[in-house]
Amino acid sequence: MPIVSVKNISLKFKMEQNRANSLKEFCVRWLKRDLKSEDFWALTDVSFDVEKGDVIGIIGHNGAGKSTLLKVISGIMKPTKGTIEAYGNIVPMLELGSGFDMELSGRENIYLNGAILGYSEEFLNEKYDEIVTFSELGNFIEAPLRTYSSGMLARLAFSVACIVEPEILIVDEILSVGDADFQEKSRARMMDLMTGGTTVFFVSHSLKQIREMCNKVVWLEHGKIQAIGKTEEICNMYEGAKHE
Ligand SMILES: Nc1ncnc2c1ncn2[C@@H]1O[C@H](COP(=O)(O)OP(=O)(O)OP(=O)(O)O)[C@@H](O)[C@H]1O
Repeated sequence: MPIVSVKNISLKFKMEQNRANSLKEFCVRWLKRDLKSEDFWALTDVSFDVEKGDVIGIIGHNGAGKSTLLKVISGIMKPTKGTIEAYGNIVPMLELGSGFDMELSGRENIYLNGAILGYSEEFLNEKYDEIVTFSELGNFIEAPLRTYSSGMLARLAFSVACIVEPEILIVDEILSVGDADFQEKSRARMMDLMTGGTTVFFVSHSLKQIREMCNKVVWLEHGKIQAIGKTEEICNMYEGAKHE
């Protein structure tokens, strides 16, 4: 049985054409029926199944719908049509720091973020030292997050998400954040999780990373599946198409 089943997913955004600049203007225009919007389909009829332990790379050009697809799978966005069936706890690492409070310290955010991910205080107490060590934040763990660089935030987010061994991990370009050493460590940790059976969805513009880490690839273009299959085959097709 697939661990994740994406069934005929379509997602529509409403694009406002003549945006109101104030609430008053909005109300006046609404009364005059002068608010125009156009439908934009970011995803159209996307379907595929994922088996436990698969590492799925999602590729495609800018605006193809990759991040939108990850948000739909994570449950952050609701599809306009279609359904997602997922059997396992999903840890999304999408918008970095989205589960963080910038006024709280790193330590407090580990507990906050851990709780959002569904982990008990007891479990987080047990894992706390491991998370801090992995993040390499040292004494900064007691400083408020607003004093962190984006690389430090990424390290904290990655450390919380990965130490807890999720069943389904959703990652958007995270390996491009942080310095080279931390990127290498993150890659190694993801490899560990994958060999331990974690199912991963991974968006990257780096075909090198996709080739190294993924066993299957979904190639999206204009919100539709262009091709899906084994990593090498799809990456070769994608590279070939680029040079046509
Ligand atoms: N909130 C939104 N409202 C309207 N349109 C949106 C919204 N979010 C995304 N889009 C549009 O949906 C399309 C898909 O966006 P998405 O971010 O999923 O693409 P992507 O493949 O991840 O792109 P990139 O490689 O540039 O990150 C784009 O055309 C984008 O402009």
